[in-house]
Amino acid sequence: MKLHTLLSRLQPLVKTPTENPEITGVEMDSRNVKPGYLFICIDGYTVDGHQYVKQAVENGAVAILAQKPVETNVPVAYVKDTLRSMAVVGNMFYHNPTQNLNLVGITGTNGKTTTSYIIEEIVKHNKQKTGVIGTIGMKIGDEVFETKNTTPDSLTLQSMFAKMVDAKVDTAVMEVSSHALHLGRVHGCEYDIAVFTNLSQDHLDYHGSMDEYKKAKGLLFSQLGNSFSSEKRKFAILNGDDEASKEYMTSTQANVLTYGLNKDYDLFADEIELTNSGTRFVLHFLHQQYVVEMKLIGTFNVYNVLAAIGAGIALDIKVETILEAIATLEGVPGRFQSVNAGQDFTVIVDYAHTPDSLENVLKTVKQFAKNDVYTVVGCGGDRDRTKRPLMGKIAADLSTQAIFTSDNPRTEDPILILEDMKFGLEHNNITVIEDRKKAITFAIENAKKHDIIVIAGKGHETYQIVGTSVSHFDDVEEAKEAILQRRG
Ligand SMILES: CC(=O)N[C@H]1[C@@H](OP(=O)(O)OP(=O)(O)OC[C@H]2O[C@@H](n3ccc(=O)[nH]c3=O)[C@H](O)[C@@H]2O)O[C@H](CO)[C@@H](O)[C@@H]1O[C@H](C)C(=O)N[C@@H](C)C(=O)N[C@H](CCC(=O)O)C(=O)O
Ligand SMILES: Nc1ncnc2c1ncn2[C@@H]1O[C@H](COP(=O)(O)OP(=O)(O)OP(=O)(O)O)[C@@H](O)[C@H]1O
Ligand SMILES: N[C@H](CCC[C@H](N)C(=O)O)C(=O)O
Ligand SMILES: [Mg+2]
Repeated sequence: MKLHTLLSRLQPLVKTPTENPEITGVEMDSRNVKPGYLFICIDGYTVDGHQYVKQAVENGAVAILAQKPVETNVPVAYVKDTLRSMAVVGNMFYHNPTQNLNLVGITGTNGKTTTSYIIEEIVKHNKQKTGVIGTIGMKIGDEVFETKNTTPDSLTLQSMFAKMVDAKVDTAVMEVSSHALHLGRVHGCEYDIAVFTNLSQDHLDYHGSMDEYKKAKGLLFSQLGNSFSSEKRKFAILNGDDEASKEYMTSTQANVLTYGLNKDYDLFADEIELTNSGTRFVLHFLHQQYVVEMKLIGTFNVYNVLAAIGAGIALDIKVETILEAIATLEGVPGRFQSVNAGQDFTVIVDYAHTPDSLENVLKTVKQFAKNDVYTVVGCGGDRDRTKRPLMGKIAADLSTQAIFTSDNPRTEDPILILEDMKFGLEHNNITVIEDRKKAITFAIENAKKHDIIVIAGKGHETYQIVGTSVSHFDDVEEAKEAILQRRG
């Protein structure tokens, strides 16, 4: 694509250069630039991409997009905001791929990954090809791609959607984080269905207040249906039991389907029963009743399933097919995942890293606990500090024994994070073991028959970030190893 075409939807600050080279790729990272590329300079949180123009040109960049003066002999186009312009350029370069996909976006504090996996299963069961983008990674059919963020930057996103179109994907399901909405990573994504799971405290380090956090998530709904290039009907699937839905409902132009545990909603669940092997409930939709059986555990998962059923219905999939898919789904990696190595107690690895999710998981565990509950939990560094004492209190209140340990301390002092978790607590059932491996081993060595150990916060993660170094760490592996060691 020619440079002028690529930049044609931007508002240039100064006259666009007269040179019009052929552009063979677009990159925001100088290290990945190849001959013929446009390099976009992003002034980031840690470094300023404008410093890397020389390296980009050495690697073959034939044009630069910048928001600050740069010295180079290749043509430079200047815009006010390169981060937001990058989404427009990416969308142009990859030919607006999402207009050729059914696109489902899921936002909310907890339950996005889980809901995306349920929707994926529903679409697959309907014999259609899926693409998934989220915390655990990106997938096209069964092919897996790694990702650093829950919602990647706009270039990665658009290139991924282009791959999905090439691979003849029918429906793409993606998690849309509040950071992504606020930073414009999803600008240019034409959603057909937007799902809201819930809003509770997280990410106040980034958004500053719950109100700003709520507003950021709301962008998914206010922007839904703004596109003129699609004739398709748009749907917002909203959790009626969450206050924030009222606001999102009034801000969207799309059709709204509400779900929850109240009979006033379009989709509602009652007669919820926790069974040994999962959960069963009665779904009410359009005056019909359906018995839903699933292997997922807990009332919070009933909400996730209701949201996914709403998305399935909006995708025109028959309720019977949707329910078959839900019954089939084995579980989501690192979410309420049982670890079995022949022991006579239960070990559950779960990704709860917010106060609300921890409370939900521990309350669910208490419903079927016959004996003591041990909770091994930590809080991430360089993240919302105010959630730490809340999570500490929830763990101590809802467990026989709480073991506070490190999550990903990142660049913070792990001891200070643990101090934050203990702040204001007078419980005498807290043990602090900074080393996560030792903390898991401690819980497993002390467990008695029928006890339950919950290892919270890192779920599917296979790494631990201490300082800036990343090393292999996997809660499931650690738990298995400790169980085998205990046996001798
Ligand atoms: C605060 C934030 O969102 N930061 C994101 C941002 O990084 P940054 O601004 O620090 O980038 P930077 O390292 O300063 O680099 C600036 C520019 O210089 C370029 N560069 C850099 C080095 C070099 O040699 N050459 C070069 O060109 C970089 O490619 C980049 O374009 O842009 C990066 C690329 O897109 C993101 O990976 C990174 O996410 C970091 C890892 C992060 O932790 N983000 C979290 C807060 C986040 O976004 N989380 C949400 C929500 C999670 C959830 O609850 O679900 C998510 O969607 O993941
Ligand atoms: N609907 C829900 N309400 C409250 N808690 C939930 C819900 N669904 C899942 N959880 C809890 O939250 C944890 C994270 O779930 P999940 O990974 O699906 O959320 P997420 O929104 O994708 O999180 P992230 O923001 O990290 O991407 C689960 O391990 C579980 O403890
Ligand atoms: N998407 C969340 C994941 C947190 C997971 C937890 N293990 C941590 O590292 O804090 C975040 O980036 O805030
Ligand atoms: Mg997620």
